[in-house]
Amino acid sequence: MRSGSGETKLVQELILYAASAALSCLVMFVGLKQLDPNRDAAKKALEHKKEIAKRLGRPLVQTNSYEDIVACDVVNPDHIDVRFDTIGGLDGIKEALYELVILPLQRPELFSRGKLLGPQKGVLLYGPPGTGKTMLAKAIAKESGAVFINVRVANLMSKWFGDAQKLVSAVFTLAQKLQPAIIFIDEVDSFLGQRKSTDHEALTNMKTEFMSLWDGFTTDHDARVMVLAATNRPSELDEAILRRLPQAFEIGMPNRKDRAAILKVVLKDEKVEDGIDYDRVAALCDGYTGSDILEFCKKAAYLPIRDLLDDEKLGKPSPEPRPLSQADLERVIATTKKTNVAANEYSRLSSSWQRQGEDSDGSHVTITLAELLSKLVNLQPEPRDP
Ligand SMILES: Nc1ncnc2c1ncn2[C@@H]1O[C@H](COP(=O)(O)OP(=O)(O)OP(=O)(O)O)[C@@H](O)[C@H]1O
Repeated sequence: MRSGSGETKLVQELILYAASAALSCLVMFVGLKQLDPNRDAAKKALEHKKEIAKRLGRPLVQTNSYEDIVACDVVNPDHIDVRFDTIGGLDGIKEALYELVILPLQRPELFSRGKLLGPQKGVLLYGPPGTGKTMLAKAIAKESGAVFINVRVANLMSKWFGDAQKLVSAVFTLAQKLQPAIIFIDEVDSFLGQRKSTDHEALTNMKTEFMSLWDGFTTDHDARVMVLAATNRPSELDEAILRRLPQAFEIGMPNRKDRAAILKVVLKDEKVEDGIDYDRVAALCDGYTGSDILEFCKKAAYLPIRDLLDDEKLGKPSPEPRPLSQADLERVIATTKKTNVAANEYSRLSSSWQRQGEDSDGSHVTITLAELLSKLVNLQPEPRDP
């Protein structure tokens, strides 16, 4: 009996010791954590990583600190709201881009046999400002499910000057980790244009690094990473760049049919009166880009509001603004100036290309690298107007 109660006491004491040891460990652990000078930084870094993983839509990808900086310019395709059908016109180009770019990213198995077929590693979109090049690039990423790495060279250069080369390398390593991926370079001429004696050494080093990493991908048949470049000044790109962009698409000024299609897309979710004659409106806005069309539609959409406010002042309040009318659109076009000064400049610079490659209705042209190079070589300065 006595020995039984002794054993119970011993067990109780052991449990007590074990519990107090566990409690001391816990207190020490919590105390040390509180004392850790890097605790806040580590917590912030962890939160930042979580945020990046969410943005990238690839939770299992491990990234280094340079890739984390590049990750701020990455757009997850699920967060892109542009699709091919939200772009008006450009039908031939959308079709060609589907076959050449989207399909190989979406269904690599179809292109994995032999060496003739493979994903495109470089595509150039060129044309006047506001014609939808950036929209197309985003839609390609959306339709192919590829992450969109929007390389903003000015950003990288100004903020991370010393580490610019490492950041360029991080663009490619991140793209490889996240593939399928599209590395988008808007205004590619300002980054990879012809070398000037005034170029800063850091920019030259970045270019060299970019080209050599790009070449690495070009020879890797399995990499589902492509460089998509856009420019308003194709004549400023040098041959070395054009050679790496084997497919070039001119996104030209929209013709009448395309302008009508853009109008329909822009006004799709608006309250408009029945029977709008889109073709007539399109005819009235000859020489407008997609961006100009968007702008005058925004102005026109304000007119029903203005009428409602005027009616209120006259003591005739309406429950809601009237639908946007054909007359609103025509009125705004009559009073709006086209903003496409840059587009005119573009067309002056590249007129000799267009004359050679233009299709029957003066719309978009798709040309091969060889044609583009020969056009560049043949490009003569335009005679000045007297
Ligand atoms: N074909 C189009 N269909 C519908 N909207 C368009 C079209 N083209 C242009 N837009 C409108 O104009 C805006 C500007 O177009 P976007 O930025 O794609 O032009 P861009 O060619 O990339 O111009 P930039 O060369 O100046 O960068 C778009 O956000 C879109 O609202």
